[in-house]
Amino acid sequence: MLSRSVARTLSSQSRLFSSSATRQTKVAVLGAGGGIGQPLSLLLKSDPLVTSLSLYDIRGAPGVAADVSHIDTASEVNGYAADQLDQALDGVKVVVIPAGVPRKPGMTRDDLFNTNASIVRDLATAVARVAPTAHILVISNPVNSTVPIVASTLDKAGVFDPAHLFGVTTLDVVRAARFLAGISNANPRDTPVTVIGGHSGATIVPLLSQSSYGKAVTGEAYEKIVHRIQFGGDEVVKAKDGAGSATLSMAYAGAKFTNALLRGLNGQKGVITPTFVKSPLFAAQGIDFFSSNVELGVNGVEKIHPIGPISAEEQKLLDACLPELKKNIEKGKAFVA
Ligand SMILES: NC(=O)C1=CN([C@@H]2O[C@H](COP(=O)(O)OP(=O)(O)OC[C@H]3O[C@@H](n4cnc5c(N)ncnc54)[C@H](O)[C@@H]3O)[C@@H](O)[C@H]2O)C=CC1
Ligand SMILES: O=C([O-])CC(=O)C(=O)O
Repeated sequence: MLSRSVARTLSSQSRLFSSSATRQTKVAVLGAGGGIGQPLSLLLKSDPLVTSLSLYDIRGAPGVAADVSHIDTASEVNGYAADQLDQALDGVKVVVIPAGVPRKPGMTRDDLFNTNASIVRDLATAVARVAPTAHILVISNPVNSTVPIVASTLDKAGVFDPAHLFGVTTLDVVRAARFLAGISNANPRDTPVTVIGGHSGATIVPLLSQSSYGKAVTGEAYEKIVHRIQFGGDEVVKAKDGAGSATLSMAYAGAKFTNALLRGLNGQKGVITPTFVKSPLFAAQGIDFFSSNVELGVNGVEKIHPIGPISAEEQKLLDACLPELKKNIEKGKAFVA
């Protein structure tokens, strides 16, 4: 039996650990049973910054949780069934949302709006109620509309904090680096590209001129790589031939962004990556969500960086992006209003 003084020491130690914000990061995945949700849960289980993983879906999450929970990393994993959303959200600091239907060939992301808008709204309503200070990472498409839907839903509930809401556009950044490396015979580690705007076709604006490798790409090669970055999602939808859209590369991108946010929340300085947030950059033109480089910190969004110098071609891309993005954002807001 433990002596009283040893028991007291152990209990004060456990209080010490549980009060440490950097050690206790509970992350929930809503849509954990899906094509993105499953590999994303796997990757988050491997992230040492995640101490507890809460997996929710209307189907299949307890099975995914049982499976992933056998992996020999320190975090604990729990799975929740359809009627256990509130339990799944209890005490979470970060909520990642890949719930919703994916595209089939011939569809645009906006064609998903009718189904996914209400899924995302209902999940955001639950987050507002159970975990109102959580950071929310939206993967569900159309991101240009689902992020404003989440914002308006939280706003209606009186808990919207713009520093805590992120549309995950990391897959565009991942693709841009990979495609640029491919045509430059370089390692993607050396070919990062800032991608701004939104997350669909013409609203995706890669700033190749800001990259030393990127500015060397001109003429037809430039047109081709821009098109490939903007329509990389279509490439996967076509290749999967009716079986859905990007899941594995998206899980990688989702885990990468979640890790960046957790590093920022834990106090690491200089964590900067593009993400779709409530932004002042084009607010004067009625576009109040925009993706640009954002510094992530202890409060979430720490600083929204300006887009910086861009080429004449990029200005044209931006001019094409803005009206479409504005429509997508307004559609999301109108859905909640
Ligand atoms: N932001 C981005 O870059 C990307 C976004 N996406 C989007 O991610 C979403 C998910 O894609 P996949 O995983 O391939 O689809 P999927 O159909 O394989 O999985 C979606 C999961 O969401 C679940 N779900 C549906 N309603 C739910 C609810 N109310 N609560 C909790 N879970 C719910 C389903 O049961 C399913 O397990 C799609 O909207 C897709 O367009 C996909 C790739 C990239
Ligand atoms: O293309 C889709 O529908 C899924 C997606 O957002 C992407 O792969 O970028």
